Amino acid sequence: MTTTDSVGPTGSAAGSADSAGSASPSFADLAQRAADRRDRPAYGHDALITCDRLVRIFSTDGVEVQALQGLDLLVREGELMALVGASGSGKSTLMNILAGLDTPTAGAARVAGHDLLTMGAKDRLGYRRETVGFVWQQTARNLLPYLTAAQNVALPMQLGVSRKGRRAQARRALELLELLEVAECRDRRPFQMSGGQQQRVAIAVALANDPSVLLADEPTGELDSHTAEQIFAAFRTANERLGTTIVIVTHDQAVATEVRRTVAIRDGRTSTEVLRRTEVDATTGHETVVAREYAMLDRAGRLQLPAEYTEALGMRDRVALELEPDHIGIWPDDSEHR
Ligand SMILES: Nc1ncnc2c1ncn2[C@@H]1O[C@H](COP(=O)(O)OP(=O)(O)OP(=O)(O)O)[C@@H](O)[C@H]1O
Repeated sequence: MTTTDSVGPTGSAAGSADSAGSASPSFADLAQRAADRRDRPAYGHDALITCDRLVRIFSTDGVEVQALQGLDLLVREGELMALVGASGSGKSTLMNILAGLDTPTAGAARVAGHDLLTMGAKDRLGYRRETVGFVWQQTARNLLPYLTAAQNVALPMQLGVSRKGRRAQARRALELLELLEVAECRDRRPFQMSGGQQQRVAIAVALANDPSVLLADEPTGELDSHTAEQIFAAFRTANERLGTTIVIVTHDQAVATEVRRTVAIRDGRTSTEVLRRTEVDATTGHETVVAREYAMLDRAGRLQLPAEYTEALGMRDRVALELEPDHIGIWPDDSEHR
């Protein structure tokens, strides 16, 4: 790169875009462009969960904490995905918003057609009872201690809008306990069950009203790795057999690598995403899981680079960009050596 023409994002490619733009478009061209923009489907139109530039600011004692700083996330119906991120990155804040327990400061959040910003108190209650189910890390938070497993599972059905008769409730409670392989616990109270059994019953409770989305915040955080595996298998069963869309916040690397999609949150924004797919060797039939990491590009063109990449190359403040035919090159700031 010896000429200033070819350096950086305002180099040749941007130049050619400019020259295309300077060929004074006709009124018809402008009208067509406006129509194309108008007809373009809205962001997340086909997603079950849409978070669009979501912001949540907490103010305590005059100090503001920006827990979510313009977070974008789309989750399709039927997905089973994991959210990971360092402590304080905003995962629980996001889950509380999606669960309808907290309201965002700005941005947009929609789940199964419900607008989480404008929803009134009555709709919010209905949303929490029917549209979302949640499983928390603390087993004690998920179940009522004085009810048996079957009674705990039946309770949300009694509170739900589409109330079933007592018999139908008991039948569904047992079906769910069987699906999650804890039918033997039906008449036991939480203190008579292991931590893993309690979490599986908790999943059954969360599924009682057949929600569109199941949210789980560190559901295996208090369990050993073997039990955690069983809990994860229970989520997979719910996803595959009932078609429930599931979002799991986890620190557990094993869980994070079990799902097809893992989204990382950093500083209140989605930063990277790992997608996994199974490849089958045509000759041996042997299956391997191939994982590929992607960075998230928001609609303003902002990209958050993984810290380990920028630190490895000492990138700070300013980087050099170059548009190539099939990729964009990013280099450490070299302006002082020129
Ligand atoms: N109610 C609140 N009041 C003030 N600040 C809050 C509140 N809830 C969260 N925060 C702050 O918002 C930021 C994000 O917190 P959050 O709990 O969402 O992170 P997290 O990724 O879930 O962390 P962890 O993995 O430790 O649970 C943190 O700086 C936290 O201190």
